[in-house]
Amino acid sequence: MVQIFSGDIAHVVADPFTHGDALQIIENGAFAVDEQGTILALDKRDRVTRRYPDAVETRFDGWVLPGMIDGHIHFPQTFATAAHGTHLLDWLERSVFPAEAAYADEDFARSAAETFVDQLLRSGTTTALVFGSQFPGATRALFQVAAEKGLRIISGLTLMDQGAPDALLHTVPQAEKLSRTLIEEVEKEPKLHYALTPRFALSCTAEMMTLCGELARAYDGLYIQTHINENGEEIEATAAAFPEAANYLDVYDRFGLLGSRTVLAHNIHTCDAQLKRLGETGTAVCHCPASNFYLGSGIFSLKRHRHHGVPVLVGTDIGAGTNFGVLEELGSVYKAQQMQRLSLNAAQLLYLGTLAGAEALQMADRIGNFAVGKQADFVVIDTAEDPGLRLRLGFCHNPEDALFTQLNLVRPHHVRATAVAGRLHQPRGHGAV
Ligand SMILES: O=c1[nH]c(=O)c2nc[nH]c2[nH]1
Ligand SMILES: [Zn+2]
Repeated sequence: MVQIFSGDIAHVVADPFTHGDALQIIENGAFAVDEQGTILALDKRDRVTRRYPDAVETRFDGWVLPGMIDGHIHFPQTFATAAHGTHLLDWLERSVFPAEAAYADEDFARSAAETFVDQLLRSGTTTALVFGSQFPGATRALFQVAAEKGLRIISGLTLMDQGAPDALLHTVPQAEKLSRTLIEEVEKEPKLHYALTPRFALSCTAEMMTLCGELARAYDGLYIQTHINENGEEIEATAAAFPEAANYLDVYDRFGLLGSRTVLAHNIHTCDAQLKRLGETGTAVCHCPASNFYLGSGIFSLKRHRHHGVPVLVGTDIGAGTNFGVLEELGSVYKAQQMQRLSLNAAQLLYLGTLAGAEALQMADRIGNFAVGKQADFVVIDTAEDPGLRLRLGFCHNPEDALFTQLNLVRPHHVRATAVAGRLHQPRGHGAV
């Protein structure tokens, strides 16, 4: 059975930082989707309905955008948002490690996974690169719930062998055994992928990072995720722990952890040598502005990363971040760049939340926009029940203006539906028109 989804469609078809015409808006548009969730056609609604007269149509009174792609979020911090701590290291010790220890309980972890996946879908996210729990049962529960509810995730066991309470640590042989088991389980599910997840240099010995490099070489298609250059004290402590490394990035480079399937969160306090190496190796960086503001970490320079050809995507970084959705995070992306005199437009904001994420995660052949042949992952924004925002949008001069305003003001309660591969999640029980 072919399905048709219709509404006011917006997506980017190229990189808008280099292509002025990358934004495509189709008012009263539609796309047709086959049973596998693959897009068959994208056009004005009347043309698509004429071409597929027997299709079942779901019509939305609102904007239909590609599903958001979250490049950095922590599952075991689902219930640790807005917890107090002065800066990164103090916050980790006082608020985060105790919250993460609770995931030893498998019943708790399963219900946390339900909450986590629901929160993402409810916020318009359809793909996420997720720090899993240190506990294999909890990380397995996350993969299972994501598969059941249809969310695309890349995740893996958070690996630490020092610098945290014992309950959160693995020995290197344990880490190897548990990682291999999970990698082999995940390989069987098409929407699930595995990411080796050494937490950051300070929580991993050289032996743990060596293991990550070896596993990355042993299996095809694995991702690697970790943190870098977030906070001054963290950077100083890392330099002291790895005196042989030229800089923070070089710590990871020495263990073979850089490349086009690696995503490093933050990279705020960086230098040209590190940016150059990121560009050379195709390593992506995830910008998480709400987290950076919350922890007082600093302001990320999109301009400098782009100048060095570093792929950049956007993440919520729950629990340091304060919202579950990339859609809402885009307002913080805008403000963080405004502080540095880079004024992003609607196309650039939308790109950062969608196609840029797909490109950085090597998934642009499948997701990121509504090109024919890709998967129908989308989010529907409907402001009908927000009279204030509706009125504001009435003062926009054209659809691009309205999109820009919405990308700055949208909140999860405006998300009417989310779909992954054409499978709809309607979080607030709305029926489509
Ligand atoms: O924002 C962050 N959240 C974390 O949990 C973390 N761990 C190391 N570095 C980190 N940064
Ligand atoms: Zn993080």
